Amino acid sequence: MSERQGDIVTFDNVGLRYGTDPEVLRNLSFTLYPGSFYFLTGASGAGKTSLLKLLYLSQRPSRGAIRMFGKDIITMPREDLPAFRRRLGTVFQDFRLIDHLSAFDNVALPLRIAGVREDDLQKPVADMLDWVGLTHRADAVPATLSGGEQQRVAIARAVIGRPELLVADEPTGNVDPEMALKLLRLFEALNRLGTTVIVATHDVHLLKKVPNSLIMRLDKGRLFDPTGALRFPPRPGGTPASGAAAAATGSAE
Ligand SMILES: Nc1ncnc2c1ncn2[C@@H]1O[C@H](COP(=O)(O)OP(=O)(O)OP(=O)(O)O)[C@@H](O)[C@H]1O
Repeated sequence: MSERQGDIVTFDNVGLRYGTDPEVLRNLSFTLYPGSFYFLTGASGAGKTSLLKLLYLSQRPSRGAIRMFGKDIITMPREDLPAFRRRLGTVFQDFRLIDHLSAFDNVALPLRIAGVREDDLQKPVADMLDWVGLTHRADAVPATLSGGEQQRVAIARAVIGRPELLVADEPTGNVDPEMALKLLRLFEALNRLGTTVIVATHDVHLLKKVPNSLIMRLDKGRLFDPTGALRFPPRPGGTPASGAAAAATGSAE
């Protein structure tokens, strides 16, 4: 696969198996282009989380090549991984909040790791908690938060550092439709600031809510490209016309 300057991620014939089981991801070749917004869809067990694990570098592929931010991540020394991960924002399906830290401190974590001064992080963290509707829970530790509240803290933590790539696994699975829409708007706002976004979801209704999104559909470990989005770089200021709506209904496949 040829590499274009500035591509966020390229997969070239990637396969993944767990142990000696059959491959759960097969022959994945695609490019994520800077500044685009992707939805990753597919039935339960299709391999969405497995693909995201490859993207947030918690899993190495069994075969094939992956380049991220212009670097081959398969041959990259392990000690380089932490710095690399800081360029990613990740929303895990199981949230992975730090148990003994308050909601505020969980959200502040990426900024503290990045060396932002305490005076400078108070307002952005407070604003982010306000956006996700959790100002009144800022001092609460995760065990005392509902599932939906934990999910919102996890999202706030993932986006606050304005990562280059946001990887979100079912980020609206535990919230009501109104909050789901609000969180999508947050992802869109981040996307407009230049972050490439990939959101895994079962919820086909969500796809229609982001008009310029591109669709990746997994079926039994194989990737389908209903909008042609993965073969061609998106046009500046827009994406292939039929986009989300067609993919949501399967009409373009
Ligand atoms: N750690 C693991 N060890 C062995 N098999 C695994 C592991 N993780 C996932 N699998 C298997 O890989 C396949 C894909 O799972 P994955 O979680 O990636 O799918 P998914 O599309 O994210 O599903 P869901 O929507 O239910 O979260 C499934 O058959 C699953 O049982």
